[in-house]
Amino acid sequence: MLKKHPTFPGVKGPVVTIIMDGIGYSPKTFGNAIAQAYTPTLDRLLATCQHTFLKAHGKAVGMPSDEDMGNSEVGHNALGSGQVYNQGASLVAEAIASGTLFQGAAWREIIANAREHGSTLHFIGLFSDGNVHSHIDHLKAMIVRAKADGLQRVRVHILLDGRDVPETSALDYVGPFETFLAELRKDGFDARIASGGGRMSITMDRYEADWDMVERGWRTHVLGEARHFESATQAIETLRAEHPGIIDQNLPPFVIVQDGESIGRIFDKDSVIFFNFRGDRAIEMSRAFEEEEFAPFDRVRHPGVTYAGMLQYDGDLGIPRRYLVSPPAIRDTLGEYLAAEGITQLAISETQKYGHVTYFWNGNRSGKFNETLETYVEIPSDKVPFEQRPWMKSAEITDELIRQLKTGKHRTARVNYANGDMVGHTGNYQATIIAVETVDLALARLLPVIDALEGVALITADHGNADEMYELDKKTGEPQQSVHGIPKAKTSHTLNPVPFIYYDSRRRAVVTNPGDAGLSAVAATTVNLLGYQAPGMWDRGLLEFR
Ligand SMILES: O=C(O)[C@H](O)COP(=O)(O)O
Ligand SMILES: [Mn+2]
Ligand SMILES: [Mn+2]
Repeated sequence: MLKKHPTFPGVKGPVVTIIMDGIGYSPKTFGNAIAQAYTPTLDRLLATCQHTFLKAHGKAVGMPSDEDMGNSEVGHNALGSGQVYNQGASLVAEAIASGTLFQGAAWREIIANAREHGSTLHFIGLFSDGNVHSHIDHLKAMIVRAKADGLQRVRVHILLDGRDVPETSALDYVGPFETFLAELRKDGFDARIASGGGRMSITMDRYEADWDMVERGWRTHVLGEARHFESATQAIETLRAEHPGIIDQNLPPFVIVQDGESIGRIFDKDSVIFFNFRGDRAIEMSRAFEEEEFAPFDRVRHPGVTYAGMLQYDGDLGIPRRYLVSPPAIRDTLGEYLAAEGITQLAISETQKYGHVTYFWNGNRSGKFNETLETYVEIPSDKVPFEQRPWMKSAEITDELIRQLKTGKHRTARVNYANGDMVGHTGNYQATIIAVETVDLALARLLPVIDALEGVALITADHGNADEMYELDKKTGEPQQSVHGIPKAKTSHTLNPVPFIYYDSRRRAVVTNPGDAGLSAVAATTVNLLGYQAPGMWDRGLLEFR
């Protein structure tokens, strides 16, 4: 239970956390869609409200190093738990370095199964060093170990990134990886890339936004049904030439063949490792492998394989059953404390970010702590490339959020506006400016309602994205120029901090930041505003009450 705050009785109205996904802060204006956008509301807030900037990347959110950008998982975990845990990226790197990954039951079962049947070990996952969902070094370490453990045959199903890494970098990964595999093959070990495709075209759907993506992935990896190529390099070069301007995340699926036959279909008795550590985009394919009865699409053939995820992706639902590394044991979350205290909570977003304000927010659990106290609202997302609809569902989310707040039922609320991030990931600068303006408009509608209810808004973000729309040169920090002198579009997140704006027309507190506060400070801030002290394991809040 929470202890009462010594001096502050709590605000009367709702405490609303507004997460502007992907809206970080950079003092640079060139290539910064937030600086370029017309944002009268954000400008006014920054001019008139108490605010600070929070760390949202690197160690401040549990990533291995400060070179690692933030992402939605680690960002919402920190926001929703008030704590910083060593995250999947860190845990897997450590488990490989110490060898504990290979001593665990899951790895031994994967190996024993393939050895016993002389079958194939398949790896499926995001093929880059983005360290958001996966890291190619983890994949390489496992292949080396599989060979040392006596396996004969490995097949790798590569999901091309271009979203957490530069937008057309696939060959920078494929080339060295082919050399790496060729080296391992010298003494008869048979390891090859078997299939692949862009991560936004196959396999890595999330929150059941588009099962067709997963079905296409299944047909590609398992059934070997996609366009045929001799090699991944040939596939990527051909598909790029046929789709001018296409970026890696959208490349169509392909299957590698030899003598007209797919070299890597997945059969009964094979072993399969999904090597992403992050769960949102790994859950659906894991379900397709594991579930006996499966409704989302017709699998045509459901091979009986020994399947493992890099981590367990959903602790509540136990997906997948077998996993190589235990996920961070995120406990004592804000949601859990509020539920125990009898405080009502509203979580709302559109499909693309729905799990962010529920599953990630609650420490990667899909269930509620208390059915009657918690209301979760999902507004269905459009199924279009988001540069074509940069406003996404922000208006509908705002309509519903306003309606819900006016019922007076919710003491706390959290909302995620996806625009800055989802449109930022397309690399389309013009559309991203519209996306940011959309969020500004939503704030303009929402804040007066919160004010009238005598509530407070905490306006922040989970990491940057729209704040840097051009790749920056690592040495100079200036935008990289392409051959034509045009800056190179950047699709990934940034290392920038995010704003934290305390919107309270009654100005009941002042913002204090010792200088190094991160996203994990927001949970304590929330309970303080409700009139409670934060539990001891949380990082301290950002407000001092007058
Ligand atoms: O999954 C994605 O879309 C990107 O890899 C990361 O974006 P997110 O962390 O904002 O979801
Ligand atoms: Mn995000
Ligand atoms: Mn993102």
